[in-house]
Amino acid sequence: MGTPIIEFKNFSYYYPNTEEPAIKQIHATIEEGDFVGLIGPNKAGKSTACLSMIGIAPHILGGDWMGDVVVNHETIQSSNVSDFTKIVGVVFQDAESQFTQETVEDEIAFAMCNMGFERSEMIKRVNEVAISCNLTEFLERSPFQLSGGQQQRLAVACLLALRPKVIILDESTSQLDPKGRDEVFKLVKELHRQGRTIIMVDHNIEKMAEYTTKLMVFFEGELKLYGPTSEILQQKELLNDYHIRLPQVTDAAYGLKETYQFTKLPINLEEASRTFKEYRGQENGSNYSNQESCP
Ligand SMILES: Nc1ncnc2c1ncn2[C@@H]1O[C@H](COP(=O)(O)OP(=O)(O)OP(=O)(O)O)[C@@H](O)[C@H]1O
Repeated sequence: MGTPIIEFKNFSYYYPNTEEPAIKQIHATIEEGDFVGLIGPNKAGKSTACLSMIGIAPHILGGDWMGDVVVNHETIQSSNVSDFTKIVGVVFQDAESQFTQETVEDEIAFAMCNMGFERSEMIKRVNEVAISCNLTEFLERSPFQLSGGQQQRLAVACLLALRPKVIILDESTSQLDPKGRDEVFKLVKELHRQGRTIIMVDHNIEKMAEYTTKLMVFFEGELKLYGPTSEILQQKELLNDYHIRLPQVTDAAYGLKETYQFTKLPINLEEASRTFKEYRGQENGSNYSNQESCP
């Protein structure tokens, strides 16, 4: 068991003037170093869960709640959004609307400036995160002249400068072309490799299968399944009940399950290639031994 960083404790949240909770009795722990994917159909509660992890729900949005969310040992009761944002940063779908500065460099420095950082420390961190987010050549450019993928990387860079332990990306690749989407996934993979906790909402099940270590499955405001990605994606019928499809490669293997007697379905191309190679090895081996036993 790793170190808990975000804990939902039977947490339910009601938006103002609503009678039904948007998320119901969520009970789950995210540990430091996890890369957790939140999946589920529209209106399942994924974004609300993200907003709860940084205290925006309820502290900014209002509304009612039951239970608790504990972020780095601070409870909702005992903290406010600025306490949570020291630990958790979030990037939303429309990164561009968050930008206010004339250059990428100033945009990265903006939050640090507001928080009263020393100039030398700001310069150090701007350069540091520009390198890790592959933005050094754009420092003098306007944030509004970047591509969608570059803007998402800039939004991540702005967060990283504050050194949060957890980064949440809520559908931040949904408006990007495949190249931009790959840029963002590549970046978060690297941040995860460096030890950051990543929480990501994304409808691209192939990418979620490839990159995440754990999946949370939301449906109608409830957390229906939570566990290692490879285990969650074995459960086709259950996932289909929650309106989630398997990655294509997993679905194809599922179709061949009876023929090949797979013990575990592959969830990405690398695993599929290994699984089929192993099977072909077994098949060739058994043919060979059959031939040997022929008279
Ligand atoms: N500001 C709001 N006021 C009232 N109800 C809201 C508000 N935002 C979301 N909801 C409701 O809360 C529920 C959960 O919505 P949420 O946006 O968390 O789902 P989601 O899984 O993120 O959906 P999507 O994939 O469409 O973004 C839905 O029933 C939604 O209508």
